[in-house]
Amino acid sequence: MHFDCSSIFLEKFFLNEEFEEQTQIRRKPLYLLKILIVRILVINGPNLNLLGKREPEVYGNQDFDTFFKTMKSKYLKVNLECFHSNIEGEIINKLQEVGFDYDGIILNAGAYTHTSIGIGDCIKAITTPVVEVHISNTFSRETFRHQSYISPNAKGIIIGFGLQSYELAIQSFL
Ligand SMILES: O=C1C[C@@](O)(C(=O)O)C[C@@H](O)[C@@H]1O
Repeated sequence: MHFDCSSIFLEKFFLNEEFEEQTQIRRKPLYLLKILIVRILVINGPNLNLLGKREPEVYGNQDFDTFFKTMKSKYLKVNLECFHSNIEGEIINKLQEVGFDYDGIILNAGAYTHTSIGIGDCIKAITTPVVEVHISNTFSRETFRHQSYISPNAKGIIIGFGLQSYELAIQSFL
């Protein structure tokens, strides 16, 4: 039997009991899964659900879901998940939920980047490294976008490469 060592395969192999029954292959312990799969969560903040429709001259024409599907199929060995919220507290809840287990968080906090002490404090509190991304070059825009409460505690910052900023952030964890 040929095994494609993608994250989908690995998840089935290690986590799905039916898989064991159907194939008669004994699953390996869960800790191996954790070693083999890089778990990365992309968190998008306010208005990033409007990508493709929102100010295309700044943020481009592509919607995020289409772009994200491409990333998932390109980086098969990464368990890539995505979370979006327009609400500051929900972003903090999500950071706390995954921030001690995942291998990496890619965070585009949108406008909260420039205002949220709460999100900044949370990044300091968690142990998972956070890469801050922005689609636009915030430093070539209005001065209020030059301030970031994320950057001081981020592992790194990738700004101004369009949606490719997210891909560069994924690569930074590999
Ligand atoms: O919503 C956004 C998007 C943004 O984070 C970016 O990805 O370029 C830049 C922010 O200033 C803005 O509020």
